[in-house]
Amino acid sequence: MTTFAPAHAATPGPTGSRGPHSMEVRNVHKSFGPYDILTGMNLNFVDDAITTILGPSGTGKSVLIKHLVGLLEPDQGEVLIFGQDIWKISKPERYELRKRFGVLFQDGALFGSMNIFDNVCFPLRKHTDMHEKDIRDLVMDRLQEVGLEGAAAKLPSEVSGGMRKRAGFARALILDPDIVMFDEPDSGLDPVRTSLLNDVILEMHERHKGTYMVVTHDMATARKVSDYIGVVWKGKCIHYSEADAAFNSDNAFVRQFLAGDSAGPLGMD
Ligand SMILES: Nc1ncnc2c1ncn2[C@@H]1O[C@H](COP(=O)(O)OP(=O)(O)OP(=O)(O)O)[C@@H](O)[C@H]1O
Repeated sequence: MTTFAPAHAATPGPTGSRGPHSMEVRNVHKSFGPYDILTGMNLNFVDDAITTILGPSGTGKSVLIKHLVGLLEPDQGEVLIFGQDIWKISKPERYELRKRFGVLFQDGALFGSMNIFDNVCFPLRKHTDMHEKDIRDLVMDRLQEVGLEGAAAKLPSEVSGGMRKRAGFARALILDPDIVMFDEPDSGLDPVRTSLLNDVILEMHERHKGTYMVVTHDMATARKVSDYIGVVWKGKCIHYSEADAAFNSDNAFVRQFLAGDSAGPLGMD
């Protein structure tokens, strides 16, 4: 278990001898105007595992995702993807690297004017020269895996929020990414749909493997899907450990946050 330590020094991971970690953040700082958002973030994601990132609102979790996918450049520090500092490689190389990511944004980020099928095959048409028949087979496979084979012809506005998320997930997986990120996959879903989506996350991880990062406020989601848990507070990762160890942590802040207690070191500031 690692508590209050730079994660990159302490979490070798089960495949540590295999090479560089898929995702590593070293001493990253980021400010917007006078506001210091990331304040020396260190995080070393365990490969081929599901890591859930928890932390209070406004503490920099989405900003962290944007750094990991190369949408934001750190003021200081390094973001390493498969050992490469993404800001020390060329733009075309960064573009190539991004294809190894699948990202599920909060609302699924589907194109409203395209049906579910066209949304899911969009990355294939954009980034590959696959034949239409192979595209169709692959997209229908993915849609079936997420339980949407009957909804391929529907527009996003014609399906439920949970179905939109599953469609976003199918699209995030379509290029067979090594890394998949979920920004609050459960937002706006009722507990049953959240639980069903979590089942799909676990099944897809089991089937396709990869390093998954899930950002959520939902402790039921964290308990269900996490192999590892990272806790972020005031722009730093203050805890990273196996999920059981996090839920049994004796650190006052981690305990308070994971238990959702009002009493403890975490206040409203
Ligand atoms: N592009 C930006 N310009 C200015 N401020 C920003 C920008 N992006 C994020 N912020 C600020 O950074 C802080 C952290 O935002 P972020 O969205 O990462 O929080 P979060 O931990 O994901 O919160 P939540 O759990 O509520 O989604 C917020 O105060 C936000 O307003």
